[in-house]
Amino acid sequence: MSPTDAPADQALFELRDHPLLDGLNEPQRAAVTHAGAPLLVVAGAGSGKTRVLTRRIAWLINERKAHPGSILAITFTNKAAAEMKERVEDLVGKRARIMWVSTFHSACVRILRKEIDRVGFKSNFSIYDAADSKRLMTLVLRDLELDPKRYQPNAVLNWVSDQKNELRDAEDAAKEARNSFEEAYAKAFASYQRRLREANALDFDDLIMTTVHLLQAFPDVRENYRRRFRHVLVDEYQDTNHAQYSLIQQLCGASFEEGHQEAVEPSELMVVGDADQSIYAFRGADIRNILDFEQDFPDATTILLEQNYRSTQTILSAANSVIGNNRGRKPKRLWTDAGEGERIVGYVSDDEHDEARFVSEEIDKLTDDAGVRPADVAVFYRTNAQSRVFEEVFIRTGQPYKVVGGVRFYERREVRDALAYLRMLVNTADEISLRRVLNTPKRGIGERAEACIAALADRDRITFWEALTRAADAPGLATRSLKNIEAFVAMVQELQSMVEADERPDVILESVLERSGYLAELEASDDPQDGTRVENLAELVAVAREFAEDPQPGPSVDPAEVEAGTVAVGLGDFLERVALVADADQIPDAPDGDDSGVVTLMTLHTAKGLEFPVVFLTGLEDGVFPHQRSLGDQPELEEERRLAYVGLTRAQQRLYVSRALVRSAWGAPSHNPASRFLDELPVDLVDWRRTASEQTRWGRQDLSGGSTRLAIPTDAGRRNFSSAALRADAAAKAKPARDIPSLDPGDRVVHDSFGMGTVVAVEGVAEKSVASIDFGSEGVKRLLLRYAPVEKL
Ligand SMILES: Nc1ncnc2c1ncn2[C@@H]1O[C@H](COP(=O)(O)OP(=O)(O)OP(=O)(O)O)[C@@H](O)[C@H]1O
Ligand SMILES: [Mg+2]
Repeated sequence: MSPTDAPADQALFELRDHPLLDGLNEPQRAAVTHAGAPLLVVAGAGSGKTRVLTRRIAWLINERKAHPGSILAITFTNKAAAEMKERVEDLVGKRARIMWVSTFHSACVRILRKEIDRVGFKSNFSIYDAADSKRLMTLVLRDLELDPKRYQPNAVLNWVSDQKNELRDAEDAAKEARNSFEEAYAKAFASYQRRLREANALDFDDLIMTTVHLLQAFPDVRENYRRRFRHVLVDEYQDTNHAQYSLIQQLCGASFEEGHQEAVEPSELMVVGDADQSIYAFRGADIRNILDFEQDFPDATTILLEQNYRSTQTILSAANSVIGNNRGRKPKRLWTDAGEGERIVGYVSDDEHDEARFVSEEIDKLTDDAGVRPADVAVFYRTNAQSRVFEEVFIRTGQPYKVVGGVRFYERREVRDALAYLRMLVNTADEISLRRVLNTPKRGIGERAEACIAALADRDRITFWEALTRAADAPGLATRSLKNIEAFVAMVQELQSMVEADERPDVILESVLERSGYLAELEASDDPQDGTRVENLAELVAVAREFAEDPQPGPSVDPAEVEAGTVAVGLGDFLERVALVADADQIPDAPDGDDSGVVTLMTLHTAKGLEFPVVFLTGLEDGVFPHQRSLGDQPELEEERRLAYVGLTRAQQRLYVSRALVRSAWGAPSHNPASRFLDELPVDLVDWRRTASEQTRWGRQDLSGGSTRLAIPTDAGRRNFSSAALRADAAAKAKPARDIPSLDPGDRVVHDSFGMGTVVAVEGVAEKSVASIDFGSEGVKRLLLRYAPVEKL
């Protein structure tokens, strides 16, 4: 029992008119004002769980006089965290700024940057994302001489991830291996961990696992955080995995840890969630965490919320009817007084193009006749690849849109290369990053030379970087390679001195791009894709500049220190920010804050927690949604159904469901039957605009008539209308790093490497201006003028 524990009923009675309880129903108020024992709020979608959690934070600060620094709130995405923080600030003012509102990963990074030296890492550790991890695992499997057909890096990594989510290290995994296959996996796991450690790097799962191990192993660290975080609140609790669950236990001092005499009293814990919305089992999320809460915390209080404030009765009934087909769930009585609302609209299309056209036309009608703004509309699909067709139609019709997830900016090759440069500058032990850029662009350090250096590093038990600095000792290294390596080392050291001097991240990045020759190589290329790459790099510079001009410390920096003004914001913070950008965070905001003209496209997974007045749920076909993989597997099918429930319950007023009779996947058309989830919708709630039988009558004609397929590459589309364009816009607004020559067609110029040339064309303005210049025998080059060493004659 906490000393602050007060009789809740009485508090409620006295505070009924409190402004922080405005617009809350009785059980919501009870949750906000609850004090003491662990609190579980379980409730269906749209019942105000997130709202309650946010209000509770404000309540803790204002009424319970909790210090904002003593509050830790966990959300599922960085964006959700930012919104929650903003909301609390609105309610209680600026002092809320020093709270920790973050994702599990960000909170762990913060703790680790302070404490990780205890477990033998340096505090400037790198964070490996999926692609880095895959690269490292590929090296590991090669070293272990495992047959790449039988042991695929991704499969091994998934297995390793499962182990880590269960908090099993390589040793545990080896002990528990049941067959030779798993033994090999465990070996790869051990070797992978060893190499991560050598690189002073952690992968995503390590962030959580290492924090848990650290808190378990060092009582003083644990007590320190427990003393600090007197209140822990977790949103979307149904999607926590075992490791995250243990983290919460460690941080709160869970009451069931019998036999442990802890110096610090347990913190107050509040978790909110909905078992029906658990959609991350494939990442180890465990529904039992929510189902067993009362067993795990015997003195827990549970509050149920039953009124939905988001959707119409029609939408709610549809969602309830679908989820009702899952077995072994606790039935819920979710109701709304929003009225029946519009019927659900169903549409059977000829193919995916026709489906996209239907969606687009319907959006036009809604915006013309029904007072809907494009920003009110979301289009959901099961897999990222499905966005392409919608993008094509939106580009053609000029409907601005944004894609959440998909081919992500930070996953593009050139962006990854640039970031690898930055990362190895900050952490030279980061071998994966270092080797990635060693010969990129080509500078005469080939695979043989790299192998000689690796051998030297092995022999002398030094890092790859140290071996590079001592390349002269490497047996068998050709003189020419040695020279090239020495030049590379000199360049890196020079760039490092900028990092040490706390130069701005954008300035360092620009130097990297120029000094490394990376940009020059792209600019010299005739491949039009390289032109795009140059633009993407310009955008990355713009992102770094924005960061430098509005310095926000990386997640590892305690907001309290920022308030105190004691933190320098540097390259490390920038990299951290970039590393922790998760899929769901790719919701770009318009630069001027006016997003009202933009339709949102996203996968169902990223839609969690959000709401939109109008929702299109597309691709409802067995084999697409539910996903092919789940068709023969009951638990997986139930997870797909929960995903459908998430999708349906995002809609506030209008819901559309659609499917295509023929869909091309990997170029081959497939005829998929209707999704079983469509059959699970109550018949009388759906108004079928077009059915399968009508399609056979009209379909052919439609196909030949209107379905012109566009050859617009997806990338170009994204650049036009989505996040990249917004970033580019920011780039255009930012101050140029140097004077951009103003050129017109016909102007004569001189370029440092290509010599004299004549301008053929100029596109774009300011930072984005690109000139096509004819350099005679060197050919015509497309150059980004901001960078190109061009002078007007
Ligand atoms: N008591 C209330 N009165 C009016 N509106 C409310 C009330 N409670 C919540 N809402 C509104 O209902 C909507 C859904 O609330 P919220 O997003 O908090 O639900 P949730 O339970 O977190 O949903 P999900 O399960 O999808 O995460 C929001 O627009 C919220 O502002
Ligand atoms: Mg919510």
